[in-house]
Amino acid sequence: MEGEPEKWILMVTARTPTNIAVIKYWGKRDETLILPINDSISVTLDPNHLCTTTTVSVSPSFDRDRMWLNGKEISLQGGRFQSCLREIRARAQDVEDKKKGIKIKKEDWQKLHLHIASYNNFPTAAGLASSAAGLACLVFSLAKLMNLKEDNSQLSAIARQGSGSACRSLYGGFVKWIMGKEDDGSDSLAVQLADEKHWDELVIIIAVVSARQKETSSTSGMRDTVETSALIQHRAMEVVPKRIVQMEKAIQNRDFPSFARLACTDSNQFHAVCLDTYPPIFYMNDTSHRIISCVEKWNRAEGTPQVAYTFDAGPNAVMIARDRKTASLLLQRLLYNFPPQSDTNLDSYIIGDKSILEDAGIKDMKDVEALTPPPEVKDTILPTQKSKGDVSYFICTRPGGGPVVLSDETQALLDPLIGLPK
Ligand SMILES: Nc1ncnc2c1ncn2[C@@H]1O[C@H](COP(=O)(O)OP(=O)(O)OP(=O)(O)O)[C@@H](O)[C@H]1O
Ligand SMILES: C[C@@](O)(CCOP(=O)(O)OP(=O)(O)O)CC(=O)O
Repeated sequence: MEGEPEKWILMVTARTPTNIAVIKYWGKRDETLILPINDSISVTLDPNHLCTTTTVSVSPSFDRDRMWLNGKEISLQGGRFQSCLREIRARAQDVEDKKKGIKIKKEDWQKLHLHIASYNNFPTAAGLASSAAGLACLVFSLAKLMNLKEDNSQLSAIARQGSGSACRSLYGGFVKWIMGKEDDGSDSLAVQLADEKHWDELVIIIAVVSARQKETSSTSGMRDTVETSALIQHRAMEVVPKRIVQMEKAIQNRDFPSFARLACTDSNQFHAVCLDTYPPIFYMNDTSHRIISCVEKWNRAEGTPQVAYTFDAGPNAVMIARDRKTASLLLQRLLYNFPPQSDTNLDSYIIGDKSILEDAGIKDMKDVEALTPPPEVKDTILPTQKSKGDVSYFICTRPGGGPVVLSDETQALLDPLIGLPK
């Protein structure tokens, strides 16, 4: 190690997206290495609306590894954080910053300590896959700080050990997590199927459904499913392998009807194996079911799917519309069925890409109140049957790009002089 003794701090800041699976990962064959029982496919969400930003720093003046999440110090002692840190340190390379006069030899990384600060621009642990974006960002930013030679696919195998779904956040666009065969997990990694430009008409609307903190984490839920469900083996061995092939083809051909059909049925089957778990796991609630029925009725009335829906381990709906026009029609339907509570303003009810709201011709609450029932709903829903407040808010977004390093130092979350959160 060279440079002014004890004084220098070197840091890297990166931004990483979250992702939503359209063919779900559910069930592990190895709990420690996080090896799944089937392949999965996801869409990366635009980091402009949902992302994690992480600053990682190293200095000889740090006396232990420390991490702050959304401004609050958290423990790094957990096995998953420790696996990621160990795997990255083992691959660290020599680093030189000529401007600052810093030289770190690869063996020095074993004794140097890290300070890490991370911020999610969306609610943490609310079923919006913060762990996926968070763990992917941790691994990606540390890999840049320690000058790793591995490509994003190899880094995904490290992020996987932090949280399975995190491995798919190392790429933008459409991503496949290959389950792999090896016992050591070396071939269980993510690959990009197509980048975000390949199918850029798609629009994504997320309904954040009001809910208490979820009762069953993905980790324990999938463990119980593997132990008790009779259906999960059939899903993993027979159903998913075929769907993976069909989904890859649908993405390649931008075939929306096939894409939507596969995404919806796979989400439904995932929730069916949750119900088949003993004791049963319920992630969706009444609001989730009503959203499904609203989309299904419309798709049926049009004769071909306009919108796909998918739900992870919680009640939030992720809807994928075939294009902007469809997305604005979807938003009208959603606002008709799930209007905001009287004291909520529209600006905080629809967040993200608000231009979809403009397309839908909705400027204020008066426009929401004036919405008429969509044609596929024969019997007009009485105003009392509309569910004010069942949805907390909607996020409008689209498929987006993968991790990036933020070179603008003003975006760092740690103070460059003392290495503590700004
Ligand atoms: N930015 C981050 N950096 C590092 N770890 C994070 C970050 N954000 C979240 N995590 C980790 O993920 C945990 C939350 O994961 P959890 O699975 O409970 O929620 P979620 O990922 O938001 O929801 P879901 O998995 O249902 O989509 C946090 O307690 C923390 O350990
Ligand atoms: C329903 C899912 O979102 C499950 C995600 O599970 P996690 O990746 O959160 O689980 P661990 O690997 O135990 O951390 C489906 C998916 O993202 O494929």
